[in-house]
Order: sequence, then C-alpha cells, then structure tokens
Amino acid sequence: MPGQVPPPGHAGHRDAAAACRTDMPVETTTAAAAATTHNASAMDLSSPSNYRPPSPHLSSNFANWITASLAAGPEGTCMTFARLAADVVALGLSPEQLEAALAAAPNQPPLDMLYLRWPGFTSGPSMTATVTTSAGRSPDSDAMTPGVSDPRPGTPPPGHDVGPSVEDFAAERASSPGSNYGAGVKPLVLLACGSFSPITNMHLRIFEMARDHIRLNHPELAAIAGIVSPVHPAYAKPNLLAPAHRLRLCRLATATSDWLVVDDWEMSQLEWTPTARVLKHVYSTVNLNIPADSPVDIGVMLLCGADLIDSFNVPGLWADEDLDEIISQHGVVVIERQGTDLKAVIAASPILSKYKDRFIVVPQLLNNDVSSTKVRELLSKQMSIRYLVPDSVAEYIAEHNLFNPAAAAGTSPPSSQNTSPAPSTSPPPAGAGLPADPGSTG
Ligand SMILES: Nc1ncnc2c1ncn2[C@@H]1O[C@H](COP(=O)(O)OP(=O)(O)OP(=O)(O)O)[C@@H](O)[C@H]1O
Ligand SMILES: NC(=O)c1ccc[n+]([C@@H]2O[C@H](COP(=O)(O)O)[C@@H](O)[C@H]2O)c1
Repeated sequence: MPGQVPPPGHAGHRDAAAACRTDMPVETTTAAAAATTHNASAMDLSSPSNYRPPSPHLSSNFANWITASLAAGPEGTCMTFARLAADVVALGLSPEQLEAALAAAPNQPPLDMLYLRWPGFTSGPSMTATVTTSAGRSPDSDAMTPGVSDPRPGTPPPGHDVGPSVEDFAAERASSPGSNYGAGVKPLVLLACGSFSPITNMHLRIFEMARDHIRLNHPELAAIAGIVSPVHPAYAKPNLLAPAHRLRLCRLATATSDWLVVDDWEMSQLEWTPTARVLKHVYSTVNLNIPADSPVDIGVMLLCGADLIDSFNVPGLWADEDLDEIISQHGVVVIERQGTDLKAVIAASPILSKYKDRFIVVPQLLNNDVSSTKVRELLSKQMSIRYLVPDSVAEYIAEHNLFNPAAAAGTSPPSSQNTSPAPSTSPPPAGAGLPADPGSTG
C-alpha cells in the first residue's frame, strides 16, 4: 500500500525509512523527457511487472543525486542502487553515462551493492536488469538490459552469485513431470517474509514442516516451491544486518534445497512493502510463466511462525484490509511456536476467527525454538553457532565478522552492519510480542 508507514520491528526499533529518504536534488528535466533522449524504447515497461517509474531526480543531475544518496550512508547507498537499477532500465543510460555519474560520487559505492540483482525492475521474463561488473560474474548478465559495467576494476565479493528467477523457478516446478499434483490439486507456493538476520536452520525447517504437513493432511494442495523474502532495511528491526549480507546468507542457506528459492524483490524496493503487497507480487510473479494450458493457477500462502500471527492483533501494526487480503485471499500456514497459544490468538480476534478455516496450523513435533535472536546472542559471546545454521552461513558470518560487537564499534566495513541511527516517526506498537518503543531515536 503506497505511503503506508513501515511498521517498526521488535523492541528498540526505529524508522530508518527516514534515513533512506535522502533529500536528493530534484530535476527540472523530467524522466520522461530524458527517456526520449536515451534508448528507453528498447524496454517493454508496460508488461506486468513491479517496475517503478524512474525517480524524478534523475537526468542531467544524475551525478548529484548519486552523490547525495551515497552521503546518506549504507541505507542511502542501498536506496541509491535500487533507484539506480530502475533508472538505468528506464532511461537506457549508456555505460559511459553511468560510469561518469559514479565517478563523480565522492564515496566509492560498496561493491556488494553493485552485485545485487533487482528483480523489481524486471520488465518481463526476458528483461532482467542486472547491475553487474565487467568481470561478468553474474550468471544472468546476458539478460542484462542495457549492458551496465562496473566502472571500477575489483574483486567481486567472495562467492557472490545471483539466485534463480522466482518466476522461472515456480513455472519449472509447476510443469516438471515430477510434480506431485494432479487434477483437482492446487499447486502452492509458500512465502516466508521476515528479517532473516541471519537465516537459521529453523527458517529452513518451517518450510519442510509445512510441506510435510500439507502432503499428509491436505491432499487438495501440493507445496511445489518455498520462497524466502528478506525484509527491506527500512523495516528497521534492531540488529538487521545490511541487505546484501542477509540476501547472500539466504542464498547460501537455500542453495542445497531443490524447492526453496530467495526472492529479493521485497528487499530491493525503494521502501518497506506491506506483506499483503509482497504476497500479491509473488502471486503475479509465479503465475507469469505457468504453461498456458495449466488448469489452475498457483496459489501463494503466507508461511510464518505463530509469533507473527500474534502480531496481527497488535493495534496499528497491520491494516485490517491487508489482514483480510492475506488471510481470505491467500491463506496462512502457521508453525506453532513456543510462547504463543495460537488457538487463543485466533479466537481473540474477530478477523482471524472469521477466517479461521484459512489457517493451516502445523504442530511442532519436536520443539525447536532456534531464532535469529539466539544465534546473534551466541555470536555476540563469540560462541559457536554450528548446527544452528547451515555451515555455509556460519562460514560466511565468520569470514565477514558479522554480529561482532567489537567490529561494529569501529572496524567493520561501511556496508556490513545497519548502524546508522534514525529518528522514529512510525507509530509505536503496543501489545504482546511487540513492545512499544515510544520516541526512539535509534
Ligand atoms: N523457531 C521457530 N519456530 C517457528 N517459526 C519460526 C521460528 N523461527 C523463525 N520462525 C518464523 O520464521 C519467519 C521469519 O523469521 P524472522 O527472521 O522474522 O524471525 P526470528 O527468527 O524470530 O527473528 P528474530 O529472532 O530476529 O526476531 C517468521 O514468520 C517467524 O515466525
Ligand atoms: N503491516 C504489515 O504488512 C506488517 C506488519 C508487521 C510485520 N510485517 C512483516 O512481517 C515480517 C516480520 O518479521 P519479524 O518477525 O522479523 O519482525 C516482516 O517481513 C515484516 O515486513 C508486515
């Protein structure tokens, strides 16, 4: 819902959205005019994508805009590249123009941001805009429109890659001969939205638990794919790792799965996106490439832990119309979680009880309350997190010295932690699970 204020995260949250909205210079030349100057016609911007129109800040003053955004720090930088990718696509900027603009920026943009793939700017299945490097490490650089090269030589972040496209992934799974659904069975994608700071084995487990539960109890449904959607940095939960790291960790964690995929659309938007909107986006994305003769659409259900359902009852945190849409149109698969009496939570809410049949409740057969918080706690005490997260995740965290208070205090690289304070302008939540944080300044 455009303009909706990002909800704060849990205790101690702040409105980093304010930090992302830098006061960038406004242009007199409109983006539309600039688009006619450049080769914008090469792109089909009318296709059903989640493409955002180019910012009004861009054209001849492009360099100033980048300069202002970079000066805003890591969050501003993130926004810079989200907008940058959009503008590159929309205006058909030449690599030379982009290089000139970047060269004029006082700070060198962090390389990891250049490697992020921004599917939000995809303007069709074959129109994936990818900001990549001249080293060509991006597997889908062939699909890049237009060609954008990294102006600076350098070593890409270790092991960086981009994930499979969500639309292709879902379509492939929906049409593969091994799909375990037939007539009368609705294929389903499970979408987990969350911080994933960092992703843990339990985040992966909730997908497996949900799929088993559906297979054993809901023959009318077939979970064909699971999507991990890490939240935008403007969500501003404390200890929210920089987006490039969270994304990379999610990709590493899901790399060994044949049915899980990471969607960076939510993270790559210009601002925080309400979950109902993310569901809508994923629904249209996964149904984009399904075979024309497919008898049914692919459903998308929200997958979450019981604590998230608890937060549905926090006044002001979720818009009623969003809850209505999430529950009645999509449905929710909830994993029971220690500390939340799910039945009581549903009974206490008129809207939740109205649609109680739209919840699939998955019991935890063995209690496992591993959470990102607990992983961060162990890391802060320099204790092992092995077997709580995939080995690849533990290795990446160690390699980049993440969640290390000593590093955060001064020695970490500029983009490795979300540390910049921002004033809180969002309404403080009240109620169970989400302690109020009135007047927080971060
Ligand atoms: N142990 C768990 N049992 C059930 N659901 C879980 C568990 N851990 C995470 N989830 C669910 O995974 C989703 C994404 O998790 P998210 O990263 O937002 O939460 P988290 O791990 O609880 O993080 P934090 O500890 O930082 O609050 C949420 O719906 C959350 O409820
Ligand atoms: N109004 C909304 O759509 C709304 C409110 C609160 C949280 N959320 C989402 O729920 C998830 C919650 O994550 P955490 O459990 O880490 O706080 C995030 O993806 C966040 O965007 C959405």
